[in-house]
Amino acid sequence: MTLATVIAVVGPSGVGKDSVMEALAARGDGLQLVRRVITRPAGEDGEVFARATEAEFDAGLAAGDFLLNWDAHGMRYGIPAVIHDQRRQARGLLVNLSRSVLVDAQELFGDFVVVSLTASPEVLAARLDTRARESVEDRQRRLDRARLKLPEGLRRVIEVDNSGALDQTVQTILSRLQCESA
Ligand SMILES: Nc1ncnc2c1ncn2[C@@H]1O[C@H](COP(=O)(O)OP(=O)(O)O)[C@@H](O)[C@H]1O
Ligand SMILES: O=P(O)(O)OC[C@H]1O[C@H](OP(=O)(O)OP(=O)(O)O)[C@H](O)[C@@H]1O
Repeated sequence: MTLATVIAVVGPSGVGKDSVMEALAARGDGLQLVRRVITRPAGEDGEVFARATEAEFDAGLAAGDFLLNWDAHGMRYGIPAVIHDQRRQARGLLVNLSRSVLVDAQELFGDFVVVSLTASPEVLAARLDTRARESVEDRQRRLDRARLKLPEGLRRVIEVDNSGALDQTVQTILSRLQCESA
């Protein structure tokens, strides 16, 4: 049985990860979104995700519900183990991961590619302002984290500048993914 390639979309806050993933999934050619579990406060929305309380997240961890988990921005994030089933149905799974878990993810998924999105600090700041999801302090903390580098040891990385139009980014990713699998 063929398992879907897992496509991790990573990059600094505001670079456009969720926008790019949604645009790729909306094309209807077999790329599906992974729904993360997040202890995000009520009122802060964005991507489609499953909201958990701290206690629910702890219970999920104890029950082995997560393949990967990490902390960032004062929240906890989990990738549900049920994506093993989703991998049997899709051509590719799009997942928004922390740069800190990429090496573990590569080991776990095997068929794994990283799409690393970039944009200048000015573009990031402007995008976070447009999105207007976080408080001023959280916005600054996100911008400070933008310098984080990709870890060593990743086998397949596609770096794409998302400073320009979203459509252009999507086309570039699709053609680079096609080259990868050819
Ligand atoms: N290529 C683009 N051009 C213009 N605006 C964009 C582009 N990509 C994303 N955005 C906007 O930037 C903001 C942050 O995007 P988002 O997808 O939430 O980023 P991330 O998930 O990386 O934090 C949103 O308001 C989104 O609509
Ligand atoms: O370790 P890093 O690579 O810096 O990533 C830290 C976190 O930031 C993003 O979260 P989220 O999507 O909630 O925030 P964002 O939309 O502001 O990027 C990403 O999905 C990680 O969960």
